[in-house]
Amino acid sequence: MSLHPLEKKFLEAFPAERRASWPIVIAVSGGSDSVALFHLVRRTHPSTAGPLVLVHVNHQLRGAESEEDARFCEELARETGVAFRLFVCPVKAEDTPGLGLEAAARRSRYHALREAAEHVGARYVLTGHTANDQAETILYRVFRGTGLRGLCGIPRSRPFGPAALVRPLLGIHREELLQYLRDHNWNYRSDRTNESTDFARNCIRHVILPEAVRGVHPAAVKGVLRVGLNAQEAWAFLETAVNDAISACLVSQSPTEVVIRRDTLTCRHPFLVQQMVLELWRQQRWPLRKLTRQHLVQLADLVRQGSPTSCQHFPGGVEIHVSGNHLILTRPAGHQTPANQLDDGEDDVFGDVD
Ligand SMILES: Nc1ncnc2c1ncn2[C@@H]1O[C@H](COP(=O)(O)OP(=O)(O)OP(=O)(O)O)[C@@H](O)[C@H]1O
Repeated sequence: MSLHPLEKKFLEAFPAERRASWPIVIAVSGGSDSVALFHLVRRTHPSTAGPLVLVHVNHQLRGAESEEDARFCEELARETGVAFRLFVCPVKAEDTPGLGLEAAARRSRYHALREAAEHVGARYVLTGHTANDQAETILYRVFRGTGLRGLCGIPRSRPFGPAALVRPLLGIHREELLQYLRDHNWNYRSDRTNESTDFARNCIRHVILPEAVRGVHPAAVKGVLRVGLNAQEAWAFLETAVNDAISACLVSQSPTEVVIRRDTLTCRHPFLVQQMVLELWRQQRWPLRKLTRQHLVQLADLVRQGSPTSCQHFPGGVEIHVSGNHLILTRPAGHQTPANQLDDGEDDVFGDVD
């Protein structure tokens, strides 16, 4: 079988030798990107490698269309001889106060994908995020006032329980995938909500980026992607410094409390101290959404100056106080986020990021 040029390109991003004998979960919505991902994986999959499992999550958000998406995915798996697993995870606005439907659906989807991966013992879970998704995410975060980490965009891969979540299409543009599907006459489902400009993502996708290409620079999408790559390099550098600073100052860390030594930090740059506190916050899985730049400056001042000594209150019920050389960050047990509400998809969130 001769390979399509896009399949050759795909093999560079997700080489056959990496697939080994473990099962691989492919998350398919039925939309063009994940259907193209599915075909790219199966057509480049060595016969000796582990089995593929197509997983679809039905959130029942679009009535009969949702059911048709699920049927389409099941049929796609059946026709190609691939195992299929369906999760029905209804999402309702009233059950997700303050989160938004899209974010709630994403959260439940990641839980389902994780469960699927654990069930079959998969090493990889693949999603169909593309270069366009990357550019849209970065721009969205810019508009929301992101920090360096958020500017890095969607990570190519990250730990996902015992498996890894991998996005092998991040270097491939949506148009290339559509062409690939057209070349083979393969069907996919069109999501009506993707066409509307109701959501921020679609406004960036259908209005802002096309206008930028027309009126600002023909390579605007690539330009945004380059900003993301630059940020990734800068973040990799900063992350090492942050981890070194944490190793030097951490006294103790438990789910409810972090204690750090102040004297190892007083001579560090305030930006590094802010980033270090932010990283500890993340490690604790304390809520980041309401943590503002102002809070970070305040935190870094507390670390450096050690005053005032009275207890300071931070978002998410976190209390901070200084005791001599120690800074103590506490989040009482009543404020802990239940395990089933921890956000597994936060890093590709089209939402608030530091
Ligand atoms: N309902 C779902 N079931 C399984 N996987 C999904 C589902 N929705 C999204 N995904 C996965 O997450 C990726 C990104 O989600 P996104 O919301 O951008 O997808 P989409 O626009 O609905 O569809 P696509 O990316 O397939 O064109 C998808 O490419 C797919 O791998």
